[in-house]
Amino acid sequence: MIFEDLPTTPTSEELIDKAFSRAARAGKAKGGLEAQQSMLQTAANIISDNLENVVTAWPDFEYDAHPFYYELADAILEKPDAADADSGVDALRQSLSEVMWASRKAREIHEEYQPKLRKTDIDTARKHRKQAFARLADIVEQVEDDLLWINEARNALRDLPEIDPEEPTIVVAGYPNVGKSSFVNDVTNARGETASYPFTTKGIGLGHFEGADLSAESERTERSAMRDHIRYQIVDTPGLLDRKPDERNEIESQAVSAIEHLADCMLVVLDPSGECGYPLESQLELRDAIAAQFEAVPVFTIANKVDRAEGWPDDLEGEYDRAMSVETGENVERVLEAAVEAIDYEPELPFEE
Ligand SMILES: Nc1nc2c(ncn2[C@@H]2O[C@H](COP(=O)(O)OP(=O)(O)OP(=O)(O)O)[C@@H](O)[C@H]2O)c(=O)[nH]1
Repeated sequence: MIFEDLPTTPTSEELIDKAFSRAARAGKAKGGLEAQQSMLQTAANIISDNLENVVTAWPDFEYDAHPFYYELADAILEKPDAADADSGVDALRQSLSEVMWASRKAREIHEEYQPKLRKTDIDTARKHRKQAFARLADIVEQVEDDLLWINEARNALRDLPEIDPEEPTIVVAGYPNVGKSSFVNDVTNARGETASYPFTTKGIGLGHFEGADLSAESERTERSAMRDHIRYQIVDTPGLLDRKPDERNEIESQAVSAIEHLADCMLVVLDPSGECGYPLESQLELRDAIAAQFEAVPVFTIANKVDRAEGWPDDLEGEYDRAMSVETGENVERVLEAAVEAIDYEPELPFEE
């Protein structure tokens, strides 16, 4: 994950302390004007290099971040006390460019004062060096808030779920208690991976399976054989895709747009028995809203709990693509196969001569 290895960002205080204490040590090793010169050089270099490293540690959002992570970052990054326009990836970029400015400024101060520490008496040199230190400290203090917020952004992004946006992905949606997590656990051997999303209290369910885990021996085709070694990702999104769009807050809506970049196939799970506590009508409305939003990918409507089919309403007719029961296992594989078939993920085969 691209944000995993971001280093901690120093605070302005830590940076000033580090620069000046190293400078003092460098000064002690020498005498006279040379000591003053060495102190200035050490302090300016440490400040300039450390600030530059803060900036270069970040990936380029435009070129290196998958749109899924870009949007997710944009949703998550909330600058404290900032207006809406001042949050998200743009605000982070703004802070990074302030820090880059401070790094350059530190070098300029070095260049400006260096000549003043030559060919002069020691008292004047010391006075200039102190002046330069005051200005260096001032520059670092000017980006104090930027450094703090960059570090917060780093902490928030580092903990993002281990989702690989390049992997073919099936996203599962539907009201609470319709059987989404039972389904995900069932098809991924109940390994029960979960990953935490910063904007919902519920962990998102995440699982993997391989093409080879599907089709029974008797039904194998050339096409299914090609999928054998493909790893698929299946994602359950409680707290996001389990309610109607107008019930989502702004951050949640943005997270859903991020998921649009992730999904290769969408399964909307219904519980027509109504045991989940939501009337079928509402469930179908949610399905329609999701189908509208995810229009770029195949969306299947899956009626779960077919073992409770005697309690299914008549108006379900024609509203779903497949029926299954996670409880009894009926049709579960078929649903998964349909999803995989719809993704029709063609691996890049090695070039054959
Ligand atoms: N009868 C029957 N019950 C099922 C079936 N699938 C799931 N259930 C039950 O339905 C309940 C809800 O299932 P979950 O998998 O937790 O539902 P969910 O949609 O993930 O719910 P949230 O995590 O709240 O979003 C559980 O008690 C399951 O045992 C099924 O096919 N038939």
